[in-house]
Amino acid sequence: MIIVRSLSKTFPPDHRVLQRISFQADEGDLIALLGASGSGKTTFFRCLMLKEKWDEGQYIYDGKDITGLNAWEKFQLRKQWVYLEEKPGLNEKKSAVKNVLSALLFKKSWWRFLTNTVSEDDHMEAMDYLDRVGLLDKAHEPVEKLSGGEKQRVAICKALIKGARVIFADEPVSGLDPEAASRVLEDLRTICRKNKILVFCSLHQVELAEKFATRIWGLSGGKLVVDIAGRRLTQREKDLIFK
Ligand SMILES: Nc1ncnc2c1ncn2[C@@H]1O[C@H](COP(=O)(O)OP(=O)(O)OP(=O)(O)O)[C@@H](O)[C@H]1O
Repeated sequence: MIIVRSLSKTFPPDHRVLQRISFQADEGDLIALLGASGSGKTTFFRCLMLKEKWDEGQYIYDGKDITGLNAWEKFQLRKQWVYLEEKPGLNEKKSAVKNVLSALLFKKSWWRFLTNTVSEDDHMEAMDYLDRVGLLDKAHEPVEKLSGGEKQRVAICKALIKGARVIFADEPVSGLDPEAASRVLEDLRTICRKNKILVFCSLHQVELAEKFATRIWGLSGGKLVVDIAGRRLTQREKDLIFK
């Protein structure tokens, strides 16, 4: 699904954050990206979302070379990509289901857009996604009343209804207790498999990566120093990433 060859990124004047990174990633993968603070995880995601200019490298997406797209083509492509942050950008006053449906704003027909109404099908789809992440009973609660983990799961539903094909989850479970963090990652893993979505997820907790990821990458010194199938990391691998 994604093939990257020799991605490098430098911030002026000469801070080289990513150095000739190459990889292939496929739909259905949940890739946990581990790295010390400042190792370049967010920059890496921003480069893959074409929000940062690359110094060099080739980017193949769905078999098509997208290295040199113009602004309009990038805009079109980004509709398939969703960025999930530590603090999900939800409207706290609106209900969970309304937040999920807000992802359809630009997909609605013009008259639904003007009258701010949703079709029965869209409503059912939003409820279905909330059901999948165990939030059906909270669908009509204002988001401000939900816990951090529940908010993150609403954000996942938003990504799904938008039709995301790639999710970049940037430390989505920072600040959550272990149980809530596990639930969010479990949901990400399930949707990744069922909906054939590719999920990149940066994490600080090695144990969560070991438990939920199908692949674990370690970023250090601007390079992917570890690329393994999801399993327990050896001490040597941990040292390589966090040295
Ligand atoms: N726009 C920018 N201009 C200059 N330097 C930047 C910019 N964005 C990031 N950097 C630098 O690039 C390096 C990597 O930052 P990045 O935020 O990608 O790391 P990270 O691994 O996500 O960190 P954390 O785990 O703390 O969130 C840091 O040294 C940071 O200061």
